[in-house]
Amino acid sequence: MKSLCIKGGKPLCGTVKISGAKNAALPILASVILSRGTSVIHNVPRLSDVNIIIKILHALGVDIYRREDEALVCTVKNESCCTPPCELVQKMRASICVMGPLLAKRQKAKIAFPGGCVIGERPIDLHLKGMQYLGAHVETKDSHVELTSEFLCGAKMFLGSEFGSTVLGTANVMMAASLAEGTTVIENAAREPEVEELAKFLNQMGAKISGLGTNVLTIQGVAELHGTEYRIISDRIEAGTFIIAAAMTRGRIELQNVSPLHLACVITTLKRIGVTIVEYFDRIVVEGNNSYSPTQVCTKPYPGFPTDLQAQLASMLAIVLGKSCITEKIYPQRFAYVNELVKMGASIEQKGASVYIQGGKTLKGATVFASDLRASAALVLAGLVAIGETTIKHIHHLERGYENLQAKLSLLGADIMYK
Ligand SMILES: CC(=O)N[C@H]1[C@@H](OP(=O)(O)OP(=O)(O)OC[C@H]2O[C@@H](n3ccc(=O)[nH]c3=O)[C@H](O)[C@@H]2O)O[C@H](CO)[C@@H](O)[C@@H]1O
Ligand SMILES: C=C(OP(=O)(O)O)C(=O)O
Repeated sequence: MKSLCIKGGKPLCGTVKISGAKNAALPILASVILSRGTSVIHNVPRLSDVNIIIKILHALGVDIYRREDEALVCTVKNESCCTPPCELVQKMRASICVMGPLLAKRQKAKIAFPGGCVIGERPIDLHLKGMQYLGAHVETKDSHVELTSEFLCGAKMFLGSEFGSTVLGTANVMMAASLAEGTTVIENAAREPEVEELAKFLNQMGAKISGLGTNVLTIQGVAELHGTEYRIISDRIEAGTFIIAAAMTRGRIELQNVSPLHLACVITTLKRIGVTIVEYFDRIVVEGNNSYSPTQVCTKPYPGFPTDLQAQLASMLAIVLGKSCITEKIYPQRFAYVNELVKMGASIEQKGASVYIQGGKTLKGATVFASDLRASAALVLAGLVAIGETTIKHIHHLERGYENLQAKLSLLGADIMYK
């Protein structure tokens, strides 16, 4: 198994191009099942999660290849299979996104419970509730769920739990409702830019979705969707990770191919801590310094502070003098990185859904274990500023969501190598 070895202490300087958004690319690729004809999708990052969805789609009769210009070309060739391979579905959460399209287009979906990052409870009850509202018959078995429906019928529904809206649940219902008969209204829909992006893609394929970017989506069902050409937005979580990296290493980075608008809350939070950030149309310039202030942050659904940057922010606050606190409102147990940062000298205590950080400690290189995607990123950030050498084991998690992270960081001056 590969490890990453980092010798800390180098300020990151230079420019970095942010890749396409994983969490937009995965549902968009799944939605191709709904269409006839060929779709060409640009800016799809090379990630292990993308490879998994491609394999799932192949198994479901979709022909997909990467063109010379890196675009993915996707055509549905065979519509007979309604059962994505269980061993692939169990590898990542976003595999559940084929459920809605299979049900709507092929009248049946038999799908294992999805796997993915171990960051706490991740049920799919809201996805199933949404499909039931549309008229699907749902049978839950020990390891999988079977959904059938002769035809889906538009309905009004409220999709939410005590943690707020559901991103992939909204995506799944929106995809199914696009081919349902009549009008569907999703109240409390997720407003994440990746959901808006999926809605734009579906509309370009001929769907009739309105309310994009708001928490009420109205979907007027259509009889058929056609192929289209589309460019995926950049990854706001990758961008946020690089912003924090520049801030922590007291470097200066220009991020290219970003949407500052999607990072508004992250930028406000980091400016409050004391980081200098200048925003342009599709670029961000970050400059770190030596005088940061501690802060209190609560993760929330978009446009709030994203849970997918919670671990990385904790890593930064560990070196900011003073007491900080982060409360996790989406996944109250998403703190597997804490013990590893403590091994590196951080003073962080978890109590319930919050971590209390006594910042300003000098981090020291250690051998640490990555437990999930964003925990891995938090450890990389800590390694970049630690004294001495940090070895991060189980680094395969990183490849799920960061395209060429080691190469990008090396180009910015980090001493980081695979071992
Ligand atoms: C591939 C992808 O896009 N993943 C993102 C997506 O995951 P995902 O879409 O799985 O996350 P959700 O928005 O659905 O989850 C939000 C909360 O709702 C709960 N819930 C969700 C569904 C359900 O049926 N029942 C239920 O109770 C979850 O346990 C969680 O506490 O949004 C998360 C929240 O922004 C991000 O951390 C993930 O990176
Ligand atoms: C939790 C994440 O991904 P997933 O939902 O695919 O597990 C993430 O991107 O941080």
